[in-house]
Amino acid sequence: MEWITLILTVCIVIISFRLLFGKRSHPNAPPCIRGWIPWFGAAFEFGKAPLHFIQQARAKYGPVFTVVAAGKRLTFVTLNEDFRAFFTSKDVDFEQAVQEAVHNTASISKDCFYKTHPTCATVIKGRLTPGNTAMLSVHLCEEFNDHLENLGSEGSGQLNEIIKYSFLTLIIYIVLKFLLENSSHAFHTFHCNWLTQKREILCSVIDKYLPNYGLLLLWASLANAIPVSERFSAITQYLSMFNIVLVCLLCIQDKEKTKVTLDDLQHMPYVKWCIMEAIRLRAPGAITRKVVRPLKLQNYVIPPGDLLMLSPYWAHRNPKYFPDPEDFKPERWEKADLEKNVHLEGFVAFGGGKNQCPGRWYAVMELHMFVALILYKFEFTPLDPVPKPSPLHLVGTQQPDGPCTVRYKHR
Ligand code: HEM
Repeated sequence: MEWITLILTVCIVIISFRLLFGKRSHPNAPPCIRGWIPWFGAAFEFGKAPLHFIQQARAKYGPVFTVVAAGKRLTFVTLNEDFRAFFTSKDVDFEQAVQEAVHNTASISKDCFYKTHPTCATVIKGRLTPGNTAMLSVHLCEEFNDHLENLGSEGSGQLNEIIKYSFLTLIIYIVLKFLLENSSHAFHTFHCNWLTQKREILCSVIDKYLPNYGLLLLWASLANAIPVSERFSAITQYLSMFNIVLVCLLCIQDKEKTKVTLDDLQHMPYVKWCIMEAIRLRAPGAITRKVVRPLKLQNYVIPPGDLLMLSPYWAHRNPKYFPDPEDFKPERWEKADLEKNVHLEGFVAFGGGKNQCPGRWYAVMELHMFVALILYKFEFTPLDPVPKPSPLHLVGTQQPDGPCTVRYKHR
């Protein structure tokens, strides 16, 4: 008898919750997927494969829909005509949307984040301009060269691991060097001990420069090192193609070549198109803003408190903007004026509005440089077929769904 009472009680609680909270929070709110379990909502279904979930929900509920998951309301906008409101409306807020995630990943308190973020964002933007990025390219090339020597004359392994090994610490180093260049003493200390005491150095630099630089450094090195190195793995899934491209189009006559200048890079537009195409196909699963005042989209009103979500991953699979969207077609970038840093219409991998990624010029330049250098130096043979992207990664970088083993040999 007891268990029947228990089941009945649970049912009554669930029904009461649904009656209390189950109706749309606003008569014009978008369709809502809330699952059966109060608070938890559709978290289980959503969490199993978020990227597939978004696609199926869009097909079923239309271009704007809300998912209730683990106490949060995530409202997805999937029409390009609504992206402008996402990026520029005063009724949405970037800082409020990301604060919790920043706290969870970098233990930066709420107060500290709200206090320092505007200054940090302005400093980063000012430092990572295309002009400054160009100045950094010489150091970057030297450092890449040194690190690539560590790979030895030949070997094999998981592409992700090989790339992370060559890329990760180097990127942190370069970013710190760049950001600290006005403080020669700090940089000198940092530089001398970097190889043996990376962790301690990082902490002491952050301590010393808090609050001006601490958040900045953390943000820049995390935002830079992790996404870029992993994105590069996505790019290098097309390594066989890059090999062909480089060998055929660039005719690698100079086997000893160890320097790649910005001028050299300008003569390799096809490699840049490949990079942009790989970023398009492996773009972030979602970016977010917090709705702070009722927001009108289509015929709906999105209530304050919702997290507004835009999926660059799916936006880049819209055939209106990217015909044959699943195909890796670098040539489509020929139409973009990349020299003037203009991307293709519908491309939102770097977000938009005032919080658009400030590292975008730097990211593309370093990827261009790294791909060119690694292929000057090494010949790669893929041993696995190109893995599909995993549907699991809503936030951050797309990961491959399976192994991607490669063999490499010094040219
Ligand atoms: C392929 C590489 C990269 C991609 C696809 C990427 C993408 C993004 C996206 C989507 C955002 C959020 C924008 C929005 O919500 O509108 C962002 C923010 C940011 N990114 Fe990147 N990023 C990349 C590389 C980098 C690099 C190399 C750096 C720094 C060196 C960097 C620094 C930042 C920072 C600091 C923010 C936060 C901006 C703010 O607080 O206003 N990113 N990035």
